[in-house]
Amino acid sequence: MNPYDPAADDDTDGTDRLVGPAADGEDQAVEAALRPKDLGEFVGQEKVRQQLDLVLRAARQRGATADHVLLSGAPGLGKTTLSMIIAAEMGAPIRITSGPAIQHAGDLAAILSSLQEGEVLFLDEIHRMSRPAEEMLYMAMEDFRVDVIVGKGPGATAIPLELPPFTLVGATTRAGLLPPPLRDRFGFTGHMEFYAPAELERVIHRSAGLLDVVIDPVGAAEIAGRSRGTPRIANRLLRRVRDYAQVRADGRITREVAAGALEVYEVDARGLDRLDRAVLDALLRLFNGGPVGLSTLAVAVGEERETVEEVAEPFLVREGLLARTPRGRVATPAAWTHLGLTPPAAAPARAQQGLFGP
Ligand SMILES: Nc1ncnc2c1ncn2[C@@H]1O[C@H](COP(=O)(O)OP(=O)(O)OP(=O)(O)O)[C@@H](O)[C@H]1O
Repeated sequence: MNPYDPAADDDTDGTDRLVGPAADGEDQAVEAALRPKDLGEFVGQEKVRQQLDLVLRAARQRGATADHVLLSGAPGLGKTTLSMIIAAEMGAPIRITSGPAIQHAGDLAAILSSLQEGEVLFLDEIHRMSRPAEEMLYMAMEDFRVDVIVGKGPGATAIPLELPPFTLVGATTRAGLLPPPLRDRFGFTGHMEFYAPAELERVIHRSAGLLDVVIDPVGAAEIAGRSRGTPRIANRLLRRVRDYAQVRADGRITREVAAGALEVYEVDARGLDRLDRAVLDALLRLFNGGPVGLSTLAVAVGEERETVEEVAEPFLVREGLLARTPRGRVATPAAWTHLGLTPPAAAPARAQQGLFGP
């Protein structure tokens, strides 16, 4: 049997992974209940939290609307949660939309013109907004005004429309993709980092309390270590471990229960899943650690090039298990250790340079 046969696992296209960072249907249903409601409850991200606290307190003291806020960072790190906290801390309502939902300037004009004074407008994936909408947003952010174009061609006229002051919270996974004029119009930019294991343990304990699950500190540590620095994944793993604890144990999450559950779900001690390990395994066993081209590696694991590049590789690179080099993908010494394999005999000399290859 081909050990990399994608038919052996429906999840290998990367769209439905237990360790995928994007929200799935179940996440969306449960996340509302698990969201911290104020900055005090929000775990980690010390810098962003402190800076934001100052921005919001100062605005409150002045009785003003808070400055526009840009939050950048990987999916599942808490950008939506923070935007809701901003609204709550300002005692303001929040409107939630996303870049892809705003394809025409008119879509944006309709939203902006219906905002209340002080309202928070959360624009997720702001880098995916259409160009005309983006240009309309510049003026709205700066002057609280938009020009609504009526008619077409030479007879078209721009009717200025005053807007109440509002706070735009933009979220992006790719801050570098934002045009500078848009980036410059945010008064505050917060960069969200991946969470340390100890912070994820706090997230897990908090969520376990809300879900009414009893969990040992070592059980929480076991889940945290496999959560890829991401609270959304930590919460999702917690729910799967809770199922296992209920069906196969006495409901209590201990280290053994957490490890047993995550073995069933094929999430290993470092948070790699089946697809991640298949990529590493092929790189090590079939190509001696590389370098090997992305397309060849993708064929070897029976996946699309994009799936390997966008779904598996970012975490492997972040974990220091795989390197992207001009000559192709290369396994690091840590990759051999992680899969319990011995590097080829010629490898030690190259290991001193930090990489293996032919
Ligand atoms: N700092 C945190 N403390 C506690 N829970 C958190 C924290 N950050 C995120 N979470 C939890 O993780 C889940 C995902 O968070 P959220 O939806 O805010 O992420 P996001 O960055 O907006 O993701 P996306 O970019 O995919 O929209 C939520 O259930 C939230 O409760």
